[in-house]
Amino acid sequence: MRVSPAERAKNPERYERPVREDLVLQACLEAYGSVRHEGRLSDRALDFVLRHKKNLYSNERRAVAERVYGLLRRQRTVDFLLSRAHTRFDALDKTRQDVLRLATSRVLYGEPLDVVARTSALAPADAAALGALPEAAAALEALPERERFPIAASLPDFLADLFRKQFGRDAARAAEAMNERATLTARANLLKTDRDTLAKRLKAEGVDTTPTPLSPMGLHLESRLNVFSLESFRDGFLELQDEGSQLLGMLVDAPPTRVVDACAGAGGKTLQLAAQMKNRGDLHALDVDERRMEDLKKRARRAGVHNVRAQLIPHEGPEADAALEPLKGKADRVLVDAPCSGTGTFRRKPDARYRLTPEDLEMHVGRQKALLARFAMLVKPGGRLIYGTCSVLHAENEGVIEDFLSKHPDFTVRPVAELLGPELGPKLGPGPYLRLAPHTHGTDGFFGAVLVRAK
Ligand SMILES: C[S@@+](CC[C@H](N)C(=O)[O-])C[C@H]1O[C@@H](n2cnc3c(N)ncnc32)[C@H](O)[C@@H]1O
Repeated sequence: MRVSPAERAKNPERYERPVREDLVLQACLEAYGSVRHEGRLSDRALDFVLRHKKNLYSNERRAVAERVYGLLRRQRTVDFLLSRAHTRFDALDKTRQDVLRLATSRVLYGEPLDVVARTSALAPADAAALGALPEAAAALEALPERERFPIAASLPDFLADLFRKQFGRDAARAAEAMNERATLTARANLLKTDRDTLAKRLKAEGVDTTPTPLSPMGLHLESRLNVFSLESFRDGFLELQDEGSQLLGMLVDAPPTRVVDACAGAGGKTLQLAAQMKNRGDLHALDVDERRMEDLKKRARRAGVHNVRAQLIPHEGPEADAALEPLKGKADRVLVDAPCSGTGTFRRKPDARYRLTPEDLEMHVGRQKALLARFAMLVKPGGRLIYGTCSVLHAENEGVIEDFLSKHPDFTVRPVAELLGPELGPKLGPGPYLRLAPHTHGTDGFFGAVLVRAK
């Protein structure tokens, strides 16, 4: 008999099978190995491995994802500890190293040492290293702060430096919160429902939710869940969208006239803007990425959105200018949700930090400045330009806005608290911009600025 997701959710213990550790370990090694040694993106590596392991049960799939993500979050810490706890760690072959890394990470996340040792297929010499972890941890604690912080936070040195400069005494807390598991958050599609009705609908499907504290249309979902199989999802009543992203979308406050979502991607914010516009007016969704634009169209259909015009545009040059010409000076709102370092989403993409270099960051900042200047031309007099990133770094956020304002005296900053109203505004912290981070708001890291063009 097939058990419905609702029934399973009501009685999880009854339907949870014991994890077959050998199969889980094998899948973890394949997925982690392809991220660490072959440079694949973690979500793609996991998708790929799990797609080919049809014999794994859902709790085993979850264990694979949790363990691989967990290790990626703590990779630098784990490597340091093992270099101290195992006399020959560096000389071991890759697979043996990865088996040890996975076991160490499980211990760091609080699994009992004897259980991990028993279920990790470790060679005896390697099992002894697990016992030496407390001493290795003490050695880490004893390092001078400058050396300790990047290792304990599992950040590349240059990012650790930026975090220290930017967050000061909160740097460790900021990094620690980025190493937590992210919440699973939905946005109610206000074209089809409201938050309370959606919560009831989900409850009937066996899913517990809690309202997000900041966004009025968000719900945190219990996280052990395949959202895509839910009827509420398939029928377009909800979209997965972090609460921070919802707040950035709210800054647009899109009227049902002409709005441009200039870096629309797969449409996370486009769909939210369409709902703000009540499906009326013209919402131009632009992007350079054809695959994402195709996703956007599919999602728009599911969400019942029909005021969107998706347009693939060239990256730059005269052809890009020509594509934008018809919209020049015509838009009431232009959202530039710019490509960025993604430092705000490390909770979800824990491997991204190890790829990021100072040169990448510089490249992002250059591109952000160029995109903001280009799309600013579409704003009509009196209209608004909204700039956002999912970065927590000053250079990509305030730095880009300051540069823009110094070159565009016809734009002024509109404080976000003013736009979000007296109840929500004060909860967002001081300053004229939206600045969210896991350690301050429990959301992904987001930045948002609203600039008004003079009439
Ligand atoms: C942060 S993502 C957008 C996320 C999206 N707004 C959402 O809410 O899901 C940035 C997007 O900018 C796009 N992009 C990069 N260069 C661009 C350009 N020159 N013009 C327009 N879009 C560009 C990328 O393809 C990517 O989809």
